[in-house]
Amino acid sequence: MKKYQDDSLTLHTDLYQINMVETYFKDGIAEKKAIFEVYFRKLPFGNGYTIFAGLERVIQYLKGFKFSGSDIDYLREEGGYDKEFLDYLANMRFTGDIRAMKEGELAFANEPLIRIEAPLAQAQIIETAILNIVNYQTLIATKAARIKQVVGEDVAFEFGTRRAQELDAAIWGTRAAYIGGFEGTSNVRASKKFGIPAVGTHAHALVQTYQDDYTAFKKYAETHKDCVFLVDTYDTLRSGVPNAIRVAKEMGDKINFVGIRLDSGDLAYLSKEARKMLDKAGYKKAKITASNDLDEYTIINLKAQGAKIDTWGIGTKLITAYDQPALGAVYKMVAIENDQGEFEDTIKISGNPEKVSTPGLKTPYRIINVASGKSEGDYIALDTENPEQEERLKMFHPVHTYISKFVTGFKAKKLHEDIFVAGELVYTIPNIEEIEMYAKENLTLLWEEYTRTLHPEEYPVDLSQKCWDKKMKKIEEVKAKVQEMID
Ligand SMILES: Nc1ncnc2c1ncn2[C@@H]1O[C@H](COP(=O)(O)OP(=O)(O)OP(=O)(O)O)[C@@H](O)[C@H]1O
Ligand SMILES: O=P(O)(O)OC[C@H]1O[C@H](OP(=O)(O)OP(=O)(O)O)[C@H](O)[C@@H]1O
Ligand SMILES: O=C(O)c1cccnc1
Repeated sequence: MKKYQDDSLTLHTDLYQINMVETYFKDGIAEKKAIFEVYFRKLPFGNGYTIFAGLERVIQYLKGFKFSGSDIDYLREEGGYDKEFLDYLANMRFTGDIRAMKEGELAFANEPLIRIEAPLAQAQIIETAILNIVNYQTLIATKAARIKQVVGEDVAFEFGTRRAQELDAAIWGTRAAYIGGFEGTSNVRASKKFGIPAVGTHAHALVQTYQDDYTAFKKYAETHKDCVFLVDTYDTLRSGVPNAIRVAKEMGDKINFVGIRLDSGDLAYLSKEARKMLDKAGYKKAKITASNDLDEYTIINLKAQGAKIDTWGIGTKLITAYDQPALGAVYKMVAIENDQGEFEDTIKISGNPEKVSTPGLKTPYRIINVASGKSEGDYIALDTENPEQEERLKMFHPVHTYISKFVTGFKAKKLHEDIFVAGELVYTIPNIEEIEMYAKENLTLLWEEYTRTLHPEEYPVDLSQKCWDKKMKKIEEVKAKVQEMID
């Protein structure tokens, strides 16, 4: 096959999308409006919430949405699509409406993170990239928030680039980690691109180059103000820590002796011993950084052992979402324009009640109890309803409907913002610090029962009565139609 220039993201889609679009185009319905929603069905890592991330890149992708000349050449020469269809694709731009949660929003299972209203053809082609972006960034932001929860007031740094699934994952993963609460990254390009603090110590190679701890630390100290010495290359307690202290003493005010890093061995024992040595030498403020395959479980355990670690460097297990490498967000059609130009609900039925999609035009709200400042749950209402104006809401589990409560004295916070209207970007993208702050503030809305890392309570995501009734009606309609076809 001939080689083509890789000059656009528009073919970053699955072939079946293009083939479906070809069908719609030939049938004259490609410009019919359709509404799709992005949502996931199961929270990752057994966590009680996710942190939504990825919107900024979705926006960039949609702004640049256009098949390039080489995309069209490829489709003609390798795909065999005809001229009429290729001309249609070549002229395609994103002209739809997008509503979405803000990045840093808490998101739960079975609620729309993003709602896409666009000509069927466009809506179909963009599915793959949107899911690709949102699934990964939301997953990593959530993993980071889980780890940060355990790290607490200590500092967490992202060190994962070398182990990430290739370049893009490292870059966007570290951005997601920052949104999830990490304080810095070792990836310099990510720092430059996103304005995240770049942080770092030094590697074993420095010590191996000079072949002894003392010389290596001294040479480093002569060339850098801020110094964190990696003390475990030969013998942590007999050589590494004593030589770090020796160099700190010799250099005095010429350096800022930030502390030491431990990267192997028993991190609890070594950190406690190193702490005693640093304190005894008068370096009570020197910090101990630890790294080596850390995750939330090891960190909880190290803390339980009384480890004296102040800064946590976390790589592999964060950036690869080691224990659950994918979030299963899906993209499902909830309505399509009929011949009269009105939206008609669509549904996907499943034997598993959790997998039945919820039809219709709807918006998620967070119901916040004004007295406690805590969230009562999320509430998905039809666009024709406005829970912001209700005095009393009935909230009930959408599958186990007997689980219900009445809520008064609440504020209903709309969870969707307008992002694109008729293809125009109408949203001001916040900066990364604002997004991180927003995530942090959002977490304060949850009772601890939902944020604990082990077996959290299930946070309610309920449908309004009208939304639920509509869903049941649609299920009955579809079942009757299927029965009719069988009979
Ligand atoms: N006190 C501890 N309690 C629980 N887990 C620990 C403790 N100390 C270290 N770990 C974790 O144990 C795992 C393996 O540590 P191990 O001591 O085998 O590494 P190492 O062989 O010393 O390091 P490396 O292979 O990188 O040289 C790592 O994930 C590390 O974070
Ligand atoms: O352990 P992670 O959470 O992925 O954190 C990043 C790791 O990267 C560096 O190790 P390096 O690549 O030098 O290898 P090593 O420590 O495994 O020998 C660093 O010393 C950490 O151990
Ligand atoms: O700066 C560090 O200590 C660092 C950077 C990347 C990976 N591991 C450690």
